[in-house]
Amino acid sequence: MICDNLTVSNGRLLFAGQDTVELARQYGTPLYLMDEDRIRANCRVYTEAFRRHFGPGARPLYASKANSFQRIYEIMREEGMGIDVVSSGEIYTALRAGYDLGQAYFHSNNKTDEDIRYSMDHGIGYFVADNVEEIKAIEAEAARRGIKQRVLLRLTPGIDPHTYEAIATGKVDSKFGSAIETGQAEEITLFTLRQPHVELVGFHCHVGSQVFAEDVFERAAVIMLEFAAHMEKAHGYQTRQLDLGGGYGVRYVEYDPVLNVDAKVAQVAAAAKGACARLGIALPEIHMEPGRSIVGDAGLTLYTVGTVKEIPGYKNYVSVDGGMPDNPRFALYGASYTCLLANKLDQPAEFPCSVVGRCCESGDIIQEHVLLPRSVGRGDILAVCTTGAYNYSMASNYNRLPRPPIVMLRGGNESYVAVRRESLEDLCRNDL
Ligand SMILES: Cc1ncc(COP(=O)(O)O)c(C=O)c1O
Ligand SMILES: N[C@@H](CCCC[NH3+])C(=O)O
Repeated sequence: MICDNLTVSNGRLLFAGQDTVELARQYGTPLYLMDEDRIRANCRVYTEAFRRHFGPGARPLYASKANSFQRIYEIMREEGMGIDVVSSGEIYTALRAGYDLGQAYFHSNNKTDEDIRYSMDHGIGYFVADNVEEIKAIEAEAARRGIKQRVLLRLTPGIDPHTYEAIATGKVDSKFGSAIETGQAEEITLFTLRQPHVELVGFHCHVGSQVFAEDVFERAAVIMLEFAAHMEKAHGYQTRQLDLGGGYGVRYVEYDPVLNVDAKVAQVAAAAKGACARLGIALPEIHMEPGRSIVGDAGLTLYTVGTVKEIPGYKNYVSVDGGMPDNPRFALYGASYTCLLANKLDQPAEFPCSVVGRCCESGDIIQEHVLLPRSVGRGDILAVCTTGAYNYSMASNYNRLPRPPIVMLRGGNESYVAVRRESLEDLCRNDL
C-alpha cells in the first residue's frame, strides 16, 4: 500500500483502521474521508522537527489552500500550527474555528482592498506582500487606522523545482513575487522600508509544489539568506523572519518516494545555519508552509462504480459517481493517483481501464491506465488514495453536482461529519 494508513481485511480496504465499504454505505458516495490522527501526526512531525533543528520561534504554517474547512483550522489551532491564508474566505473559515488571526500569514499575488480591510479588521498577523502595489495598499489602510502593519515580502529566488510546470512558482518569470536576479527584490525592500505604517519583518519564497528534488529548499534558503545579508550590509536592514514556503511532495503512486520530513528539515536547517555563519548574519526565525504534506495522505475519496464500458481493441472505461468536480487534478496537471476497488481487493487487478467521472466532458478523468479486478461493475466501491490535498479545496459544482461531504476518522473506530454533503437546494441557494 502506498501509505500505512491503508490496510486490507477480508478483501476490503480499511482506511485509518475503518472499513471503507461500510463507510460508503453509511455516508453515501462520493465521499471524502480524512484521517484526523494522520493530520495531527503530520503536524507533529513538522512542529517537532522545527523545534529540534531550528530552535524557538521557528515554526510550520499550514498552507490552508490545500484543504480549507472549519474543522481543519480547529485542528491546526490545537496542534500549535501557524496558518497561511490566501483569501477573505479562508480567513472567515479560520475565524469561525476560533483561530487567532494574529498567527496567520496572508499570501496571494493580488489581495483586493476589501481583503486588506477585512483581514486588518480581524487583526491579521502578517501580510506576505507580493508587489509594490500591495505595499502601497497596505500602507494606505494601515495609515487610515493609525497602526503599523507587519509584512514579509515575497521574492523569487530563481529556482526550478522540477515539478509540474503549472505548480512551479519560484522561477524569475513567475507571476508571484519580486525577483532577486532582476534587482526588483531590492527595490521593493527599500520601498517598503520607507513606508511609515508598514513594518518589514522579513522575506518569503515558495519554489513550487509536489517537490521531491534534492536540495531545492536548501538552495532557496541559501539564496534568500545571501539576499538578506546583502540587505544588512548595504542598507542596515536585519531580516527577522525567513519563510521558505511549502512544497514537499507526497506519495500518490508506488514510484513516488517517501519523504522523511524530519530529515529534510534537518538538511534545510544545516544549510541555513551554514549560510548564516559564512555570511556573518544571525539566523532569522525560519518558517515553512506545508500544505500537501500535512493533509495529502490523510485523505481518501470513495465513489460508487456505475457504467463499465469496454471498446474491444481500444480501451475500457469505469465510470464513477463523481469526477473532475471533486478531483480536478488529472484534468489540470495529469496528476497520478492510485485507484483501488475497495470491496474486491482479494481479486487480481488485471482489467486495464480509465477511471472517469460522470461529467459531460471527455477530459473528466480521474486516472488513466488503472488495473482493477475483471469483475468490476455497478455498485462496487472505488477508492482514490491520497486525496486530502487540493481536492475538496479545488472542488466545483460543474454539471450542477453537489460537493461531497468530508467525514473525519479517528481513533480506529470513530467517524463524524466535518462538512455536510451539499443538497440540491444548496445548489440553488444564490439563484434569484
Ligand atoms: C505561497 C505558498 N505557500 C505554501 C504552499 C503549499 O504548498 P504545498 O501544498 O505543496 O506544501 C503553496 C502552494 O503551492 C504556496 O503557493
Ligand atoms: N493546486 C495544486 C498545487 C498548487 C499549490 C498552491 N501554490 C495541486 O493540486 O497540486
